[in-house]
Amino acid sequence: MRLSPRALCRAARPAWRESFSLDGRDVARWFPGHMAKGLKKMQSSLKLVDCIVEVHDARIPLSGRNPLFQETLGIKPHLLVLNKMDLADLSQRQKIIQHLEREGLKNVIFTNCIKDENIKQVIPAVTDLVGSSCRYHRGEHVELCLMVIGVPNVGKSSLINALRRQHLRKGKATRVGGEPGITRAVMSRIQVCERPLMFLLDTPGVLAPRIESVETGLKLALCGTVLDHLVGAETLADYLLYTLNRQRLFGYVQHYGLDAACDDVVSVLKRVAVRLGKTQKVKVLTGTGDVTVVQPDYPAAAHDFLRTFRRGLLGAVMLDRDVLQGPPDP
Ligand SMILES: Nc1nc2c(ncn2[C@@H]2O[C@H](COP(=O)(O)OP(=O)(O)OP(=O)(O)O)[C@@H](O)[C@H]2O)c(=O)[nH]1
Repeated sequence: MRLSPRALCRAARPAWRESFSLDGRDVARWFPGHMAKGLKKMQSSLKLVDCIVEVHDARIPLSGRNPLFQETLGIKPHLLVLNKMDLADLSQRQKIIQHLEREGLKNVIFTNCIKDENIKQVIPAVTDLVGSSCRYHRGEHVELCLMVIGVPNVGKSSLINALRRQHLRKGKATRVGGEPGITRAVMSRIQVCERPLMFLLDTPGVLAPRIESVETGLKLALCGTVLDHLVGAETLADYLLYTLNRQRLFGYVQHYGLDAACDDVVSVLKRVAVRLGKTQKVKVLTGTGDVTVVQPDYPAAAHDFLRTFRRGLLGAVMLDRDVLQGPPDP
């Protein structure tokens, strides 16, 4: 009889970690200082802009947004687009919305830019937000300009392309990539709609210069907003394992054919590497000199674990569950 991952977990009765230790790593260097430049450029383009569309990852709806956006660009009407809804566990959507409302964010749309879900809600929401003020300013030529902002890799360029597909039946105007930092500069205006005539400025992803906490940094990294090597793929894989276990998301057990859920990342990565057939030769210093040994390729296993999670193959996740609910149930 094949046991379900949940049954396997119950049978093994493992003790999940209550917190994640980073042993004093320097998280400040994960967040490159050059991003301040992008923010300055965005500020200088503000006079052209009627509305700010901030894109953020729906898996972290309550953390990791750049507070500088509010400080420097907060004078314009603002729409928050929580993208990658296909990867997020949104069973507590109402609670998320209430939480955001308490922070003053009243205009929120959840989207999936791969399948164009809810994309058609964006332009009417912007038109409502801007209201009649732009008609007053621009006379007969009703023409709106939006600025799309957000931390890296949340889908800003994908949103622009999705809007063009939906409203203009046109293809890609801006490059999309799986790694953070694809959009390097504030671009020229891109048309996204005919009626109303609407243009949009794509911008480079800008992270906060200082993060709220190590945990927020790890959540941002798990969502791919920071290059993996800056955090370390194995550290990140460990945080992923910690998160999945804490949230009782045991899809990885079945996906990698493990015997049971486990909270020890070395054991899990070892099994992943064996399953993938990934080994590496490592030189080990012994009393008689260097000896080459073959061992599981832990970095390759960590990358596969992260990639699989980011593709949604380990299940939808809510990384801000702790913020929403306080400490998880024992
Ligand atoms: N699953 C899923 N993936 C998405 C979605 N939207 C975008 N992506 C993927 O996320 C990655 C980043 O998308 P981009 O549009 O390049 O993100 P960006 O915010 O413009 O990135 P930067 O230029 O680095 O700031 C790409 O691999 C996209 O295919 C979505 O709704 N769901």
